[in-house]
Amino acid sequence: MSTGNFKFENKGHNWVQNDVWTAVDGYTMGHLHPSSKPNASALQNALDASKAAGLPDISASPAQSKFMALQCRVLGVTHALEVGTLGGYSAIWLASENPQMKLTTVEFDPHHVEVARKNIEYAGLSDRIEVIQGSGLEVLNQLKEEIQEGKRPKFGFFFIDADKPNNLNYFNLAVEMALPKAMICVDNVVRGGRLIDQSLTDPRETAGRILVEGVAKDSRVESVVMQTVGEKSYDGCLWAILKSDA
Ligand SMILES: C[S@@+](CC[C@H](N)C(=O)[O-])C[C@H]1O[C@@H](n2cnc3c(N)ncnc32)[C@H](O)[C@@H]1O
Repeated sequence: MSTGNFKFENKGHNWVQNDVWTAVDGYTMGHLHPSSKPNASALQNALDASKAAGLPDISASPAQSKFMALQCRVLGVTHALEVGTLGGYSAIWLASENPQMKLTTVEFDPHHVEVARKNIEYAGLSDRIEVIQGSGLEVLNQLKEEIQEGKRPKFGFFFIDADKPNNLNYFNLAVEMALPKAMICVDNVVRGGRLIDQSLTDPRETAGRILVEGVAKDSRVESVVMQTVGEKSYDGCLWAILKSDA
């Protein structure tokens, strides 16, 4: 299916932002996840320590992270996998909201790994969050082998948030390591609407269409893209669940 005759007017603008979106996130999270929550100081520490260590400000928003953590809770996930750790912010959300769950998270950059491990230790989650340093594709292939050899259990939730051009490769590997009814979330698919700008050829921009069109052909999953606005701008994730007979 084509994107029709839509004329993309935002070409050249890489960042769409609106103060109201940020203020609404601040208001809602201020009420629904106030600083009195048990994990609030560990989450704030992860943001502060990551900034102090020079990491880029590209972690998932608090609202998106909590939403994913609640999905894990509803699904009763016992093992989750994240690709793209950064300073461990989303990892700390997922694990701290889910005491029943172990999380494996994969990060390429050794400095990010070092910062993440410290943040995870500060959060008291080192026993439930395993940070593996390495390239996402190599590590996921290794994990797949370990699952096939019976050395690891399959995963019930995936958060794919690393190098965008590999999103479909990560998605396909995730499906092969997933339990029936597992959920897969792929971040940054909408990218301010640039998803449907056919004139963009940068692999980071075409990755979203390759993902959506690839997943559309995959009969093992049911999926949807939810557009979002908030403190992290206008974007959206692809959400998929494994069919129980996949
Ligand atoms: C958007 S950040 C992850 C944010 C994190 N999930 C959060 O919300 O707190 C993306 C991370 O993926 C890492 N990354 C990029 N390419 C990678 C690759 N090929 N394999 C593993 N990690 C990679 C980057 O170094 C960066 O730390």
